[in-house]
Amino acid sequence: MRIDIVTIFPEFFDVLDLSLLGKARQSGLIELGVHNLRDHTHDRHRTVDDTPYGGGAGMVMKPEPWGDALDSILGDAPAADEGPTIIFPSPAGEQFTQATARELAEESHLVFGCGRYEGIDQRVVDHYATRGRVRLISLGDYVLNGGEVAVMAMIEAVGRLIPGVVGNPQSLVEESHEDGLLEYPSYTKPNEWRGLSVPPVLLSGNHAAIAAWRHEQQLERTRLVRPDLLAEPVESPAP
Ligand SMILES: CC(C)N1CCN(Cc2ccc(Cn3ccc4ccc(-c5n[nH]c(N)c5C#N)cc43)cc2)CC1
Repeated sequence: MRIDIVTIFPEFFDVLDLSLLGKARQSGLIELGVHNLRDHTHDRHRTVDDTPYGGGAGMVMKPEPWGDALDSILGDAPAADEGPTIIFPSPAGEQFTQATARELAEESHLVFGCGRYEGIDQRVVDHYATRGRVRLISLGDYVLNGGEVAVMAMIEAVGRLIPGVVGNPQSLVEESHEDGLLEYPSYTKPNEWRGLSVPPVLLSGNHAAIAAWRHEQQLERTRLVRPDLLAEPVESPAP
């Protein structure tokens, strides 16, 4: 998979040289390009923002630098069905979930556009929707100052699903949200720690009993913490 990121804070992504994603880049499983939006300005002050039409607080990111930067990545990409998926993190976006991560992990080329200020001129989204699959994606219902933190989280969630990135693929199966439930609690040595011991079933060697206990723990945790994950989807009434 190739991943390109456009941002005014390229150094923010230096951390992607580390850990599993760093190894994935060294092994060629993931190719990463980080592009400084300011390199796509043409004025002395490398201006990327301006005041909003219609008034209002804050500044809006100008379309020209974005056009220059995204064109340099897309080249003469063919029509939408073959181009990359272009993702703009946004408070107004669809919710990023494990299902979103799984979808994006199937793509061969992802382009992330990190906005700042009050966001990016809408025409950037509208224009590139004619040249690639564009998605506005939100990390969650809270306000960040820009898209970089969201892109970091999305890259980590997507990257770990790419075959070969995580050493033991089995560990991807038994984790929260993979089966729609929260994960079961985990324990390791020592058997006794500060008066707390490991649930005896985990020491029993009875794999069926262990699996049943773990599933029950998942259900109990999910009922307590995320009952919404258990709710049956409500069928909308027939028209
Ligand atoms: C009335 C008028 C003054 N209001 C002004 C604030 N508006 C909302 C608003 C708030 C903050 C930002 C800062 N920002 C810039 C680019 C950008 C990308 C993602 C996110 C982001 N926030 N939360 C998430 N889950 C995100 C994701 N993914 C935030 C971003 C941009 C926009 C609402 C309108």
